[in-house]
Order: sequence, then C-alpha cells, then structure tokens
Amino acid sequence: MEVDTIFTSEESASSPFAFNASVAAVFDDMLNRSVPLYREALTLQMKLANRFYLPGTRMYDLGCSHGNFGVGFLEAAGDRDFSMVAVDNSKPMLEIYEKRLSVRRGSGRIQLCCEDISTTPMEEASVVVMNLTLQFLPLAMRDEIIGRVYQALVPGGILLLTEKVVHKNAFLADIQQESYYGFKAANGYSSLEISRKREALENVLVPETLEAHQERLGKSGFSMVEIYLKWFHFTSFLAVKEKKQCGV
Ligand SMILES: Nc1ncnc2c1ncn2[C@@H]1O[C@H](C[S@+](CC[C@H]([NH3+])C(=O)[O-])CC(=O)[O-])[C@@H](O)[C@H]1O
Ligand SMILES: O=C(O)C(=O)Cc1ccccc1
Repeated sequence: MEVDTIFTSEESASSPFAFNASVAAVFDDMLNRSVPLYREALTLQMKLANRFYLPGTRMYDLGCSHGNFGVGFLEAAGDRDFSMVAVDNSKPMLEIYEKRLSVRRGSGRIQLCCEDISTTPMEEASVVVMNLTLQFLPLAMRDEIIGRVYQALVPGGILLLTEKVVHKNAFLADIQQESYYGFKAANGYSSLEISRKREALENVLVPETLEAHQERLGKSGFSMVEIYLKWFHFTSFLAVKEKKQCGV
C-alpha cells in the first residue's frame, strides 16, 4: 500500500483538496490513517447491506471511490447474486476500482458509473450507501439528493449514511477537533500535514451538525433512524424507509 505523503509538500497547501490521481494512489492509507473506525464502519455496512438487500432490486454506492465497499461485498457474497451501481465522479478512483474488479469472479454484478451524484438516476433500490460522500456535495443540493434516495428506495429499503459531523456546541466542537487531530498525529501525520489538509478541505468538505442530518432524513420521509457507529465527528446513520401497513 502506498503511503500518503500528499500534504508533506509545500505546494499541496495552495490548492483545494481534489480526488485526483495522486490522492487515488494513496487513498487506502489516507482512509486508514484519517478516518477513525473506517474498517469497522465498512464491515457493518456490508452486514447491513446483506441483511436488507432484496433480490431483484439494486444497491447503490454513491461516492464509491476505488471500491472498498463493492469489492468487500462481492467477496463476501460468494455465489449469491446481486446488482450494484457504484457511482463516483473521480476518473482516477474508478480506474483503480475497475482494475480491482477485473481480477475477481462475478464482477459483472457491479456496474461502475463515472458521474455526478446530483444527476445520477436511481430506482428500485433496497440499499443505498453514502459513506463520507454527502459532505462533499454543495449544501444547497443535499436536501434534494436525500429526497431522491428516499423516493428510489423500495419500502423496507435502507440508506447507510456516514458523515463527518460537527457538534452544535462550540466547546464540544473543539473537543471533537482536538481528539481527531490527536488521532491523526498518533497515525504519523505531522502538525504541518494536518494543518495543510485542513486548509485544503475548507469549503470542500463541509460538515453539518448531527441534528441537521436527522432533520433532513426526517423531512425526506425516513421515520426510523439509528446511529450505529460514532467516533466524535464520524457518525454512521441507518435510515429505514418504512413499509406502509394496510389500513393504517
Ligand atoms: N458530486 C459528486 N459526485 C460523485 N462522486 C463524488 C462527488 N463529490 C465527491 N465524490 C466522491 O466521493 C468520494 C468521497 S470518499 C468516499 C469513500 C468511499 N465511500 C469508501 O467507503 O471508501 C470520502 C473521503 O474521501 O472522505 C470520492 O471518491 C469523491 O470522488
Ligand atoms: O476531515 C479530515 O480532516 C480528513 O482528513 C477526512 C478525509 C479523509 C479522506 C479524504 C478526505 C478527507
């Protein structure tokens, strides 16, 4: 695995963060060292996806990057059939994903789409995964996207949403950030790398409060929402589209 040294160089500080070829090449190391509980979240997402996926429907992975969810799900599925649409607008990420699929059996079950999530058509979905993706979309588009996810889900279908959130209380938001930077430092990032990346992510990764996410999920139609994992900022929501009961 290639080591993430992106923010060791001075020029890295001068441009906004982008999912380009240099980032794609070191992305696993970047995720492992910068996202607390990343592997644990993936494992739980695969288990929940497996529990809620309905044969004949689709699974969508929105902001799939280089395919950790899809490749993991494919390996765990064995001979069980499924249909997944994996969407990302970073070509370098999808090129790596395609290579990973090319050496695996049954990879025709995953269709890769290089497009913007805000325009991607969705239908007949029983599972939609958005792992650390919504936070990169313009704030003004987020309601519409979650609304479309809800509409695309069949009754009993789920959205697995993981986001970096920010605490609504300024003091606790500082504690979150302090704990998070401690995590990065313990994983070998220097304070210069940490501050350069913070600058590069400004206005690119825009976190919202946990309450803002809950409110959006509620007003989009999700009446059952569970937080199944949380590490300060990093929060994983399970949102279920309820099955309507006859006569109620
Ligand atoms: N508008 C957009 N349209 C499509 N893709 C987008 C858009 N904006 C950003 N992306 C894509 O969303 C992904 C976010 S990374 C997801 C990790 C993955 N889910 C994982 O479980 O390994 C999270 C992170 O880097 O913190 C990148 O691949 C972007 O190209
Ligand atoms: O929020 C941060 O400071 C991060 O480093 C999160 C992150 C992880 C991987 C890619 C982009 C942002």
